[in-house]
Amino acid sequence: MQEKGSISIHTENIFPIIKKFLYSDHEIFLRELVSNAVDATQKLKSLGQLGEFKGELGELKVKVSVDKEARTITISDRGLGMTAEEIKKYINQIAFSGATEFVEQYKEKDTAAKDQIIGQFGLGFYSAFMVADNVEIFSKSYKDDTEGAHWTCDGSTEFSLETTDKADRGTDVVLHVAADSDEFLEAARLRTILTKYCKFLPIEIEFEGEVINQTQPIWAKQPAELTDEDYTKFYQELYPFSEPPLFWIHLNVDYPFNLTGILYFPKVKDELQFSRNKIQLYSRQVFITDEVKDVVPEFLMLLHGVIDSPDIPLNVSRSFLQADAAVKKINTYITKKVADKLAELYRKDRTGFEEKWSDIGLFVKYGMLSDDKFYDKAKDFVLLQNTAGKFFTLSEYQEFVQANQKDKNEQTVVLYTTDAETQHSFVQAALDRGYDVLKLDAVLDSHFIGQLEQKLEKVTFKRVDADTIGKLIEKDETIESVLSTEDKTKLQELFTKAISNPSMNVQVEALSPQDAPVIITVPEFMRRMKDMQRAGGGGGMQMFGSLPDTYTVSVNANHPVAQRVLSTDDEASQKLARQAFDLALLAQGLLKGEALTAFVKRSADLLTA
Ligand SMILES: Nc1ncnc2c1ncn2[C@@H]1O[C@H](COP(=O)(O)OP(=O)(O)OP(=O)(O)O)[C@@H](O)[C@H]1O
Repeated sequence: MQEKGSISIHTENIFPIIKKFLYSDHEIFLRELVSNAVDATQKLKSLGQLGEFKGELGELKVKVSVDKEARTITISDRGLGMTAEEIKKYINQIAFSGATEFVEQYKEKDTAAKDQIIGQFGLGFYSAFMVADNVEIFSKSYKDDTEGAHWTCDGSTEFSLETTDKADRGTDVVLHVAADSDEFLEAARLRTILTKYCKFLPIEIEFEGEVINQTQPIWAKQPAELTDEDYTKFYQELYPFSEPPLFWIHLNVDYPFNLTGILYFPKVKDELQFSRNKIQLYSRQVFITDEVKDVVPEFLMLLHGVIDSPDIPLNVSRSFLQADAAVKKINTYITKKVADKLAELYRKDRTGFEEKWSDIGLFVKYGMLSDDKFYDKAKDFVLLQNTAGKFFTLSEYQEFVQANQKDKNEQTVVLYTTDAETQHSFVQAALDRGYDVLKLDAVLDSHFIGQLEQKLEKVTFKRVDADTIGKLIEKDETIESVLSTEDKTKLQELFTKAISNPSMNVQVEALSPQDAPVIITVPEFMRRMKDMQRAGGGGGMQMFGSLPDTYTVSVNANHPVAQRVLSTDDEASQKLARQAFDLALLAQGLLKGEALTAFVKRSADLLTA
């Protein structure tokens, strides 16, 4: 039998379009053809199990080979094969109708919409024409008494189909590599492609005499069958030379969508690791991409591992993916799973959880900030750490400080430091008062504070250096000033003159004589504004223009230094005021350059005076 025919489509130029636009990555042809071979093999295995195929299955490897001289790549399987009729049906009609539909839609749309369509069609088999100018199929069906079939197509709409005396069951697809695709005749290149896409395919793939895949990756197994070593070993396979992960979640769901996978919490060393070790997306063990942006909630991109789902529409463009209902459900599911896992770790092993906190804290906070549902779960296990190193949950902490740190308006004022070293004198002052101070020095903490203030009732956060200790948490008590109003005004003038800097706002305050003579603070509100501005300040931040650094200089009216400044003559009092001010700058780590040199010199003078 020999048949020539024309593939029934209404356009002549389908291949140039496929070739140019179907996939930006031409290497994907190999993934498509090898998966077809694997599918055909698995179908035969199923038929065997169902008793519909009674013959010997024999060896079922899929073999990939390249012949550089003959310029061919061959993909052979011993799957169910196709009769001539089936080739006509599956290759000429079904596979082609996908291609036709693609071109039809493609022609009608404007350029922007074209990008949306490209890749919506799994053109599978026809992707071969991205790299080949002629494709042959030699196939023999598993069914008894069928003849082998030989199909050839040169990339036009013409094909030929004839009988062949193929002895063995299965299909050989032979690609005659086009002149512009020489790269695919290199064995090393093919090996790289196979390892990238086919590493976990469920049927053995042989290339140059070697099996290149693991047919049973651990995510496809039941968690009960696996040990911790299995999980860490697999992590090493995915990301060689990485630190062992902290812990992992085995995902396994059948309904309402199908998804398996393992997500690892990495021990994060540096940012590089985030960009390098990405989550890999598979569809029935075929690698698809590591661009999982819209499939995985953004904050979970910090995780590593594998997600495998046949329900994710893989060849679809980004914007389509975002709107896809299955993807949304998957997103929600993964978020929930991750939150549940963290809650479980917290519940079962609080100490272990605290030990890991420095690694997972960022992730948890990021999650809380970006996802309300995650916030609702994580609010029970997110941890705060105080300067003494003790950990608290949100409710534990509120409970812990509420007796001491309520202001006169019944607001609980949570004190924190972003740098316990440079803010040391303020931290110490707060601790001396019997207040507690949290360490909130991580990247996201300023945003996290904002969120907690919104979510928690009657709680405000203040950095320890936002005000003098007496005003940090405003109580009803007032300390009497030993100075008269007149003296206070004079003191303010003297200090203003000595400091002579318009961004230093001098005020005289009645503090405790034990407090420092001068204290420099940055009002919480102003500091936050500035922080936001520095961070690129979204929202209406720009309307503040470039905010100057403003400091409040509180001169302690009740400190003996105040008396001395007031009682001595002009030059000496100026020196003293300046010295007291410099000490305050020093305590804040703000004394630098010329001012520091002058301070050192003045101190030496004062020592010898
Ligand atoms: N190696 C093969 N053995 C047996 N049948 C095959 C083989 N390759 C392709 N076919 C048949 O040709 C059909 C079309 O293949 P094609 O790759 O174009 O699409 P698909 O595999 O059905 O879907 P997609 O690749 O888009 O997921 C297949 O469904 C299958 O019936």
